[in-house]
Amino acid sequence: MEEEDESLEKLLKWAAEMGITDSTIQNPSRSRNCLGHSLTVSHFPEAGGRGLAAARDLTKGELILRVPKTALFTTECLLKSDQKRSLAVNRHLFLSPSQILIVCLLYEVGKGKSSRWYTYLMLLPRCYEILATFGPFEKQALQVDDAIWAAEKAVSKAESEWKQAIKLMEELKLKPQLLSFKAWLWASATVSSRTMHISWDEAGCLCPVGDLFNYAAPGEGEESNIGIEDVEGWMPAPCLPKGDTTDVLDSEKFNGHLRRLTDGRFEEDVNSYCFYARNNYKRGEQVLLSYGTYTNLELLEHYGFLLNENPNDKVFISLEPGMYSCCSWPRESQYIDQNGKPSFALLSALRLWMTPANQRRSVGHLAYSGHQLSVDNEISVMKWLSNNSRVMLNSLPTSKEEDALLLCAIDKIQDIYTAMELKKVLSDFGGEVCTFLENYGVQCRQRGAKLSLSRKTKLSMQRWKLAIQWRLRYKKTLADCISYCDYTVNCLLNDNVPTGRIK
Ligand SMILES: C[S@@+](CC[C@H](N)C(=O)[O-])C[C@H]1O[C@@H](n2cnc3c(N)ncnc32)[C@H](O)[C@@H]1O
Repeated sequence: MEEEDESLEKLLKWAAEMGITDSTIQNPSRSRNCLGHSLTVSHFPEAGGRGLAAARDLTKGELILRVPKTALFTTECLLKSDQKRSLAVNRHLFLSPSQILIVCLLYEVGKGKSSRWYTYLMLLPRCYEILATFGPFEKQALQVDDAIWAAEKAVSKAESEWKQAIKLMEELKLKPQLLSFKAWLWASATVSSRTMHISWDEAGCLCPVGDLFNYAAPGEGEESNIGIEDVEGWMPAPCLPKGDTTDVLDSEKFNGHLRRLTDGRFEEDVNSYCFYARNNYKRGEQVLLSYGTYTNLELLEHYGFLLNENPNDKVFISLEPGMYSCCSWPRESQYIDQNGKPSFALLSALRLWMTPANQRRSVGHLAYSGHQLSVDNEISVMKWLSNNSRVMLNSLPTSKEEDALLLCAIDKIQDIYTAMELKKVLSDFGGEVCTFLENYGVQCRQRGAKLSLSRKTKLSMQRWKLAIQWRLRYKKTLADCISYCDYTVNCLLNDNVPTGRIK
């Protein structure tokens, strides 16, 4: 811990030398530490670990951090500073901007202390939990086919991108350990989870100190919702879903000045990445940013975490092909939201589908504008949704309750010291716990023996836990959908429901 504090102090000193500052003054005299005026580094075990806290009361819209362009880790600046690297990269321009940034990052790591970025690179996380790092056991623990498929795709994409880039890395004479797939995964997870949007490179940039802000979903915990343009300011390398503009405020209602002054973005006029408080914060509170609107699966894929309360989470329910074709809503707009309610598009598609084909044309305008078509139609829709959610839920190998117990068991295992204690957990929970421990060669033969889980096992356990948290959240959404639909059907049958409630 002391070592970490020392490295952090070095980082903040290095950052001050690079011109990074949280001072509100335009040209502050260079201090020894780049933070302290508006922000401090702190730990938030429940929301992202290391992060940034308000060093004083902050007001929404205030400038809180400035990172000059010269301090940004971009492909452009790395190629400019190193002709050998630039010539080699120019022979491999078929690689994507992200692949090139990943290679540049590994190359810079290989320079060790002679890298201008050494102090910054030393403080990057050593390991990540993004989907591409999931092993076969953790992938299967997701249980839901779409999620397993997303994890498999993430792993195979990372692997094929690494293979495509190997020749360039060999030409750059990277050390063998930096040529490995493990090193590639580390660098690509760094790029995926820490880069910010810049207009001149679609790979984005690494932004020292600015990348210490943890995430809050847009809209969550804010005084007012933010618009899509606010979200774009902090765009990580993976594409920001641009379709969701439901939060965009009426521009007349929104103070234009304030709109510009939220979140983070590169500002040409000051040639710096600027971060603004998107909320009022009390001293000591964690200052959070939105990286974009992501479902939990997308958060896992790109950032290696998920939110128990995620207003952007979605559960997709499989519809018959005819259901998709009976309306013009895109598939991605037809989902169950995290509190169990069908999305506007799903509801209107189901209302149309439940209408006899020869009558659909005449009621189309009502369905598309979100109206209930008839009580019978609404009951059929709700029953269909409830039954299908139940079928999906029952097809999964474990229940919500079992998953919740399993999460407790994992917490217990993480605190276990002896093989005896482990035996106790195994006898209580068995099943998946046994399979995990067997997979990682953890044994509990000697009664009093001290149990030592390897670093690799602990990391896998962390990923396994994320997979279970993900599937549990998924099941809760389906269960909430069943309750919502059953409640609505009951109300409709009893004919005492206010119409607003159904919509
Ligand atoms: C841009 S970095 C933020 C700083 C990071 N905590 C650090 O120590 O360097 C993004 C990473 O922080 C973590 N993170 C950010 N927000 C989080 C949240 N709300 N809950 C859990 N982890 C979060 C995730 O590991 C994510 O990949």
